[in-house]
Amino acid sequence: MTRLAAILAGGQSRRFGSDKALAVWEGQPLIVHAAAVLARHSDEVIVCGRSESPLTLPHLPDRPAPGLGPLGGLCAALHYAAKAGHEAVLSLGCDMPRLEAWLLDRLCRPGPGRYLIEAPIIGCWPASLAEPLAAYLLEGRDRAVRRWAAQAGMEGIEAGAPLANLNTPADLAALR
Ligand SMILES: Nc1nc2c(ncn2[C@@H]2O[C@H](COP(=O)(O)OP(=O)(O)OP(=O)(O)O)[C@@H](O)[C@H]2O)c(=O)[nH]1
Repeated sequence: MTRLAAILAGGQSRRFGSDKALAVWEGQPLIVHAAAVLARHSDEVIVCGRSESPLTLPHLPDRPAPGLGPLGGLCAALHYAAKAGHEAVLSLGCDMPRLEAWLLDRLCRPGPGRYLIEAPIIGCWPASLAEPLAAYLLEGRDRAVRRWAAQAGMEGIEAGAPLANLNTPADLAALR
């Protein structure tokens, strides 16, 4: 019973104005912080949605095609997990460097797949969702993570604490 962790690190960073995964906070790019957090909650970490970063980890293109948003990154991670024999995928963006470890622990408890209602790209998903998610995306259905997760029978849980989500340089400055 092993767990894969996936950093969802594609997207456009339009509001940030430059690649936010590489923005520096406390001396390290945000994507490096995400990898450090996830390494403590998983057996293997990968990056989805970009071909390179400062991390020497596997980098996967989104599936079944680029441009489908975070669900494309999650779909790539679920397929990688299913092939590698991981039971579940813990997903995180690179824009929440202050996420508390206890929240990830809650998501990863035994039971159904779970996601954070306030930030649904953060979740722990059964690897068995790989094919159903690919089929869902190929049908051209709604790309909102929350709506897919709800219709896939995942449990939404409330973080119950403010989540510092970095969308703009001002958000990052406020965190410093
Ligand atoms: N793999 C993957 N990750 C994505 C994709 N879109 C967004 N993300 C990641 O999801 C997290 C939240 O992204 P957003 O801030 O909603 O979107 P964004 O495109 O990065 O930024 P905006 O252009 O300002 O909306 C970040 O960690 C992104 O890197 C995508 O298409 N593929």
